[in-house]
Amino acid sequence: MKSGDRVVDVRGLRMRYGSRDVLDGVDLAVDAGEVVALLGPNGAGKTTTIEILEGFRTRSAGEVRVLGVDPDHGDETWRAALGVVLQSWRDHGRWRVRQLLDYQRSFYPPYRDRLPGTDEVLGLVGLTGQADARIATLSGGQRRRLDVAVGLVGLPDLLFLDEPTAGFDPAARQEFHDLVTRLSGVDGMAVLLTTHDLAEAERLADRILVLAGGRITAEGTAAGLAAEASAQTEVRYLLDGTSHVVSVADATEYVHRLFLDHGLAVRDLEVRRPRLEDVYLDLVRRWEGGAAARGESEVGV
Ligand SMILES: Nc1ncnc2c1ncn2[C@@H]1O[C@H](COP(=O)(O)OP(=O)(O)OP(=O)(O)O)[C@@H](O)[C@H]1O
Repeated sequence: MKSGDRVVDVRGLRMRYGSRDVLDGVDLAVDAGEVVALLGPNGAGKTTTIEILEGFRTRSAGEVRVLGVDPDHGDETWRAALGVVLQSWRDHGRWRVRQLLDYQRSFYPPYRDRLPGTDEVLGLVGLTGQADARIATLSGGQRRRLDVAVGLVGLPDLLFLDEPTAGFDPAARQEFHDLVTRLSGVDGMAVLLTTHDLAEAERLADRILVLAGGRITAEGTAAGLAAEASAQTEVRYLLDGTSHVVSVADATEYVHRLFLDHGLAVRDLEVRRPRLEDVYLDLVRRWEGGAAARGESEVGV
């Protein structure tokens, strides 16, 4: 894949379960080399979207192209160009790490021109030292990295990560983030990940999409989304024993004037720009308000 190639192109995607439209006109695009995070409250349809793109679920309506192909008609060559991270290797507890990767890798040669060596993949995910360990002996974080390694053996053009760090402790999460950062430089590979962790989205994604109410309700970089949602920055300080909290459009100018007027009588200054979390919660609240007005009940962030 060349940088700038469109790897995912979705227009007007709909998914109906029974009489309920979970996806109600989703438009999204991912280009080669991008890391895109799909955020949304529980039940928003993130997994449904990913599974439609992976070809595991058939959509109700809409145009979907993944690597130029409709996932409902993807063949083996198409499938081999996708990295899908499943969590099924727990069943292979007695296998050794290298053995599982060699086995998975053996399926790709008819479909992929260039494959990384098993050792290269192990190095990429940080499991070189565990190559000969039995899968059952790996820690939770190491198993998740093994799941990703399996998704990578075919050197995919597009890697899907559905809630990759759910249940991780902070150290494992940090390691995993470093891994995804390394991966995003590999051969123009695109990564589409879902997460509930806003810090994770902010840290990893070139672009964030917020799925709520069956549609993409916001899209942009973390900083861009925050700036778009609110131009106001919160300034807090203590002056003559009284604490002040003000929302201002231009914090630099405000703080400059504050010091000109009061000098070092200003204490405990704090300048807080709106963060992705503020924007996200605001978007979800607005959607929940709309859902309540429509008489829908399900949602939890
Ligand atoms: N096979 C199915 N049949 C009927 N309803 C389904 C089916 N699969 C998912 N749903 C419903 O569709 C909605 C979206 O589910 P989905 O798992 O895609 O959401 P999600 O955004 O990934 O949620 P979470 O963050 O909780 O993982 C939920 O209300 C779910 O109950």
